[in-house]
Amino acid sequence: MSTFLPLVEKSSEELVEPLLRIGPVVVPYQPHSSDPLPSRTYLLIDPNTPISSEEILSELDAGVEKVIVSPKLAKELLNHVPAQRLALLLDASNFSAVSDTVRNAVTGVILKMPTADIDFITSVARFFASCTVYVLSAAHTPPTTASIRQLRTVGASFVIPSSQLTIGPSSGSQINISDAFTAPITSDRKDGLFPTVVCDETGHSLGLVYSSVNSIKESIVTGKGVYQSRKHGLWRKGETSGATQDVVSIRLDCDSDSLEFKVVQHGAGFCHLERQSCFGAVGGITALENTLLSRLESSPEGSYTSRLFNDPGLLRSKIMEEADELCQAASPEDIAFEAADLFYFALTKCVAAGVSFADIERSLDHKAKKVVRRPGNAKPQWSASVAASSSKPPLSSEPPSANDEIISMRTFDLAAIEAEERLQLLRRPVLKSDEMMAKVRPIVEDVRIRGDAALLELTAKFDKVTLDATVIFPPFSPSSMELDDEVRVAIDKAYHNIHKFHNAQADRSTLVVETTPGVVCSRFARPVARVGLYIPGGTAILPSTALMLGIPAQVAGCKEVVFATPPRPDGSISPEVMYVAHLVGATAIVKAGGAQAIAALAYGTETVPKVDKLFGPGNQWVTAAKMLVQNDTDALVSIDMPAGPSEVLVIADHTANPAFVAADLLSQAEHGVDSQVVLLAVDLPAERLEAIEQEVDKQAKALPRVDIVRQSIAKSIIVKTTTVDEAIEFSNDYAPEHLILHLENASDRVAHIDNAGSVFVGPFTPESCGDYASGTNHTLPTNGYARQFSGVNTQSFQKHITSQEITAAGLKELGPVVATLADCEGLAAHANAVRIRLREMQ
Ligand SMILES: NC(=O)c1ccc[n+]([C@@H]2O[C@H](COP(=O)([O-])OP(=O)(O)OC[C@H]3O[C@@H](n4cnc5c(N)ncnc54)[C@H](O)[C@@H]3O)[C@@H](O)[C@H]2O)c1
Ligand SMILES: N[C@H](CO)Cc1c[nH]c[nH+]1
Repeated sequence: MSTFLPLVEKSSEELVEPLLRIGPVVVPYQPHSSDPLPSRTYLLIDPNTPISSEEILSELDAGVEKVIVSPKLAKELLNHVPAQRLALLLDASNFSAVSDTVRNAVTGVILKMPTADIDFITSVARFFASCTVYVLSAAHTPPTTASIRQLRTVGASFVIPSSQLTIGPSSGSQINISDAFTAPITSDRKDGLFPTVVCDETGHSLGLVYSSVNSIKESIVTGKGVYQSRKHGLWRKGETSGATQDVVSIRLDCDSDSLEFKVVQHGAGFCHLERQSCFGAVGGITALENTLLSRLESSPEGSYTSRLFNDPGLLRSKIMEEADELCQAASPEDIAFEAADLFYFALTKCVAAGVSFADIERSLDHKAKKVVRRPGNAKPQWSASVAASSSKPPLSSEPPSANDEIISMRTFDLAAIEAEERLQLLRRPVLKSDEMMAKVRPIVEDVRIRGDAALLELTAKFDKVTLDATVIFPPFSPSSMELDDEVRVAIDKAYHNIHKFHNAQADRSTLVVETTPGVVCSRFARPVARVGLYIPGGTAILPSTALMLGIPAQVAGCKEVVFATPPRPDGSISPEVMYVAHLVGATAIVKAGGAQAIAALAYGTETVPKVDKLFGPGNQWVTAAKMLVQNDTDALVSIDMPAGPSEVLVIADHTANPAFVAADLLSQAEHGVDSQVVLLAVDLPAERLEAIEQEVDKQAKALPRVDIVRQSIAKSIIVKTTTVDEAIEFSNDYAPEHLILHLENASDRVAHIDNAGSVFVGPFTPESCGDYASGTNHTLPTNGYARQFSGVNTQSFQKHITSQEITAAGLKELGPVVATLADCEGLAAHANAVRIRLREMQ
């Protein structure tokens, strides 16, 4: 509650600024006036002034804090204006005629009365129990500080016309505004000073100081931070250091014995140690704003923020990207994470434009004052794109979305683009590996430290399944593997083909080479003893991945084969995966998914067996966890490869069937929203390319996972090339996980492929065959890693040991060479191990 409310008349403009530092001001409504109203205004509407409800609402929308109106007008407004924005103007004589409805719809009453009669005011205050009562007396002299104090004891304040206020000394006809403001202050200190909290515009505390009536008076009038030093008298902040302050507001606390100064701090900061705050570093948005401001002032070489300041296009894209990610985030942790990213980029834009966080807060406060509600619908371009990118990936049982927007890829012409743009096209949609690592680390740590208890809790949290135990061991019950005959036969056939191809890959023979007479070197393979196989199960259950990982493990002879896969909502594992586990001889199945499953396999828990090598694809959580644990030497675990979202690159020439091409592209686009598919169109006439695009749109819309496809196709590209060689060169640079050749004489082109996970040759080789049943493995390097990694194969489950045996004659021949090289490296013990034998033989 304000100590008093000033009623500002036209002639008193010089008082407005000091008055606004200590509270709102009452301004009489002037019809047709175009003068801007002060920022904190209570608009007093005389009952005789004509004004409509709509005009009042627009004044409130424009930022007026409260309107003070007659009971009649209040009745018209009460359904449109919140009570805290509405006050009544009443004659003392008729206050009790106010209806209950009106009384409950306001929070303030301005009581006009001849003189301030305290008993009468007390009964009015009781009648309007939930309102602040202000007294506008008809007296020609101002209230005294004593009467201001007295009125406060019954919870009321004076409205004082500005003609009775002054910034000069108080007199019989005028009261100094500081005297009026400080009238109710009491000090419980011996020195009579008032503890004063100083904070910045956003409310962060800068320090604690003391004020006196004199220092307050000077601050109110000058608008500068002035306090009372307990040793040195009046303390004009910054007078010597230059760290001055502009006062934004001064408030009394609830029991009028301390103050809050809100200031704009200049210079090195408030603290004498040249820090912003005496209480140490600030965090959060204020810290971010400070960092951004200092980057703007002097950008360190290579600073990402300065790159953003200098590249509005990049900043714009990042804001859009982060906004989209925030919309997609679902868990409270993800939402906080993505919102923080968005705030960072948004504040970067503001700081670059000279907009402070306090400006943003002012704008928020201003918007909060709007009383006329708008429908709040999104602009057409946004409502359309939001519909196109529904954040929830549908399960396969969900009906296709009814959205009619065309599902299309972006098209580029290799002949028309610069080298830099070609490089961009070779990149995958951005995967934020650093951010994922930060999110995954606590999950992995939790499982490492707390084992099964953490695993069960995380499964309940992320997979919404409460389990008693996580691991199941063979023999698996027949009921857990019950399948349709058709599915069983299909799995058996796929098992046969994959087994046949992977069996042929096994390295079973020993390589023996005599490098020098009497020096025989050999190499032989051994299985990795304990392997962990991750079978994804988030948006689709993938028994095919169980086959692709389980079969080579079985062929290689791994002793422990531990499956991990997310449980279904009822806590069980799909019968298809159970059946494959049985076929490949899995030794345990961990019912867990995501990063927590990877951590359990890497470190082991009370019930989950620890493994030596991890295999399998998965979403970002799985991939990040695999990367994390392989870098922890304590885990002593390796991984198959850095895997990522599925992808395909199709090279198509005039012989390609548009429907086949589209179907192949969509077969990978349906995997997940991060998947990317690429079409290289070799010298295709426009109508041929259009036919492919139409097929993509038509076939996509008929898919149950169309909402996923919309998002992955939006990240996908068509690149027009002139020749097949150009297309193959682009493909080798892109290094796709899957490469499909819809080309004339396709098999002749395979010799030119240098980088790809797996190649599918000719019109009748859909990639799906490799995914399920032809025999090749579908766990393949993505994200360009086909440049240096092979897909999973039998030898991924084997490691090689070398051995050698040297005869005495062989050592006589080789020994001097070894001793010379050891001497050369200064490793005498190495040389000695040879010479000691050579001497023995002499
Ligand atoms: N490259 C290949 O060989 C290949 C093969 C098959 C599948 N894939 C890819 O595997 C991926 C499968 O992903 P998926 O999501 O369907 O299944 P998934 O099993 O990989 O992930 C599901 C798990 O992720 C965890 N998770 C999900 N959201 C989380 C969150 N917000 N916080 C913490 N944990 C969370 C949950 O524990 C859940 O069990 C797809 O990207 C697909 O393209 C790749
Ligand atoms: N295409 C995926 C490999 O990127 C594997 C898969 C599983 N099921 C269907 N396809």
